[in-house]
Amino acid sequence: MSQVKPLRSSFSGPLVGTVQVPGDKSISHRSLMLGAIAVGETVIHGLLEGEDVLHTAAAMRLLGAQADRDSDGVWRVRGVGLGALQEPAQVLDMGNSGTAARLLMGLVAAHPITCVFTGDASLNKRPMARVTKPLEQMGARFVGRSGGRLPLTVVGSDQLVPITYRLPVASAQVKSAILLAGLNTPGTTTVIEAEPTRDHTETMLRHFGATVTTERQEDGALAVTVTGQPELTGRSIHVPADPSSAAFPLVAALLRPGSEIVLKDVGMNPRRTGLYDTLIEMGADITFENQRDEAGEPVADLRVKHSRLRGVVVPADRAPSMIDEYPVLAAAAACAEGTTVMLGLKELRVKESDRLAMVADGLAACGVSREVGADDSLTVHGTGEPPKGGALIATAMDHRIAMSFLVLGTASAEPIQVDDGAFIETSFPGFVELMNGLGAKISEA
Ligand SMILES: O=C(O)C1=C[C@@H](OP(=O)(O)O)[C@@H](O)[C@H](O)C1
Ligand SMILES: C=C(OP(=O)(O)O)C(=O)O
Repeated sequence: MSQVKPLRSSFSGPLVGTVQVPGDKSISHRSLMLGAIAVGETVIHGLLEGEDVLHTAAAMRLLGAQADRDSDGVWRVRGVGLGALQEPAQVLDMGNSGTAARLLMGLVAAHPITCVFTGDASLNKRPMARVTKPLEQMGARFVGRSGGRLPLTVVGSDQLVPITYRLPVASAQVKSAILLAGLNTPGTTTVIEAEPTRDHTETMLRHFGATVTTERQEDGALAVTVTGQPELTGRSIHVPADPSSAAFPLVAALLRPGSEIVLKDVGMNPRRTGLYDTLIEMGADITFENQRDEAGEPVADLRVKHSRLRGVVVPADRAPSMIDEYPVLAAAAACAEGTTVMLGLKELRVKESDRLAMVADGLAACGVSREVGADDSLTVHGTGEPPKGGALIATAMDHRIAMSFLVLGTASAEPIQVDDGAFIETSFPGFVELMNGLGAKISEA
């Protein structure tokens, strides 16, 4: 990670214009990983060139694949074939990225190689037992720090046994790690999820030629099954713009009077769109234009106009479809009229930072009344008027905390400063330029 980069965001005029935010982070990681284990070439258009994804690209190279960027920005991955990943000669450094670490641990667990994983100070605090436990049940071995944190060593095997595993937490990363381990395991591996989480792994596995089925259980849970040892063939992939990144200019445009923006080619996977449902319930004027499909993923252009927002209750079962969007929703709630209650936020405590605590502390510093419930809920009391702002926000190596408070700064009476915007590079390179191009006032502090 580069140098510390304090940023300041000031009360802005209307946001106006048409922009495309960078490619979807989840889909970008998966396209590099599946490309690396397919036979032949995978051509990726619109790959997110954020630091998280670049860590995945570097890891896939250390595991034996080729992954290169053409001068025109297209990425080409030459895969080694399923089961043929090589033992890396160096530690796999996953930087700030939980997705990269957890998915790759699943993938290498089913190869007869030993890999050491590490990350930055934020990633090395995050729980990994959620993936090592099911992978151990399959027969992989892990040696690491107590408490299941990185750095840790994966001793993989091509003799894993398939399992049926019920997810104890709603996590697409855990689901994906198990499915990716199941890929090079004979027989069928099944993950049962009580709450639907993002299904990009399933969609992309099918795109590369694997068989993945889903079956509704009697209790309403979904069983996702991958058939092991398929032939995977290199594919062409068009990565949609990331809905989690689109959320930042979208909320800023809703908050500033006179705004009208268009966000091009945004992913509309229904397991990612909980923020739109919530904002529309709050009174947001968002229209979905030019709806279409790209490699199994729905995509649309979003037209967003300034709107007067009202507080709502966001049910806990919506959390998986907007898990990364709560910090910016909290910024919207701080400017809305009335109380917004967000339920079921326990998972926010184990992201790049404890997002529930960081958001609550940051809102209080900006003069916004809020409570954190013992049930891991967040209640935000908006007045319909601009919050006071005028605070320095701690971001704790968390890109989404930084971007969310910069969005709040565009609508606050006094400027909001974030202590470090450098981590924005993990998911949204060009964030400041894109926001300022629309009319925001964000500068180095
Ligand atoms: O699978 C993925 O690409 C992701 C899943 C989510 O994490 P969890 O699976 O931990 O909920 C999300 O927060 C993360 O940004 C990306
Ligand atoms: C939680 C996130 O990512 P990851 O888990 O991949 O670090 C995120 O991008 O908000």
